[in-house]
Amino acid sequence: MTSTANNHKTCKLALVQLAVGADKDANLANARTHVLEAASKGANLIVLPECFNSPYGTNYFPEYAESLKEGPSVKALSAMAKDAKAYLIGGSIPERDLTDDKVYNTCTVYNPEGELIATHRKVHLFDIDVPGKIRFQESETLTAGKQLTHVDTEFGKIGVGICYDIRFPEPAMIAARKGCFAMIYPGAFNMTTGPLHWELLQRARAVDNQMYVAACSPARDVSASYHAWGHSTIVGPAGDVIQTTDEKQSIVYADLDLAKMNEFRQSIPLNNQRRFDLYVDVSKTQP
Ligand SMILES: O=C(O)CCC(=O)C(=O)O
Repeated sequence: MTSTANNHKTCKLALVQLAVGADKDANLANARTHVLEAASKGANLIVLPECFNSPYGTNYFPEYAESLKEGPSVKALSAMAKDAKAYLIGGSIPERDLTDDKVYNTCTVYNPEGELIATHRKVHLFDIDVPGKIRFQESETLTAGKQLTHVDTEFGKIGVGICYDIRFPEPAMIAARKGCFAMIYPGAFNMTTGPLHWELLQRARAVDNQMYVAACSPARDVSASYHAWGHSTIVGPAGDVIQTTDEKQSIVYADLDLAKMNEFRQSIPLNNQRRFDLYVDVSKTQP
């Protein structure tokens, strides 16, 4: 972590584009190796992909689902964050809530002491049907979360969404208005919508809100039933792609500089130019 002249901290973000298989313990061990590798390169905000401990598919979610209180993944993630001495946005895992027995697609977030500081349950379920290309109905086995998530860190506030959540501009807009400097999305787009929309949506959320946006995918496994697009990407507040990758297992790094973000916001001062006399400020309509 470094401090700039006007006292903004710069954080080094790492997106771990993990190879994910059917063995949960092996997925957790692989995540740990890569989280520690990212930390050894100076990353202090590390992100894992959507569904990093299980194959991605509606049939797998109930099978792999675990309680956040009793399951092995939260324990493993907490230890990773602590040993890495970094904030960890722990991708997502199929979560079984023991109180209602429902299954959620859940991201857990840890501080560098390994404490669980936030939980985001995917609020927009991925239910699409593109004839001849892809049909996916998360709602067959998952339940949607009921709240948006903003996490306080020593670098500033960060908004968290999961994959399909990125298609909806409002959560990013609300996060920006509530002072978040970044939206982070663990995600797993596919071979149809990946090339079409993965980068476009990140750039759209970034340019509209003049904030950092990053999305972290699993690596592509052509032997799996779901072929992830990969291409984990970090976009700057001007809507520029700062760093990206291909479909293979890798780690994508970038420095997120709040001073630069604020400079950019001053040069194109959208925040002072909004016409809330003509349209609603959605951040004021949040329950
Ligand atoms: O929005 C898309 O095209 C893909 C979304 C997705 O894969 C997901 O929500 O897991």
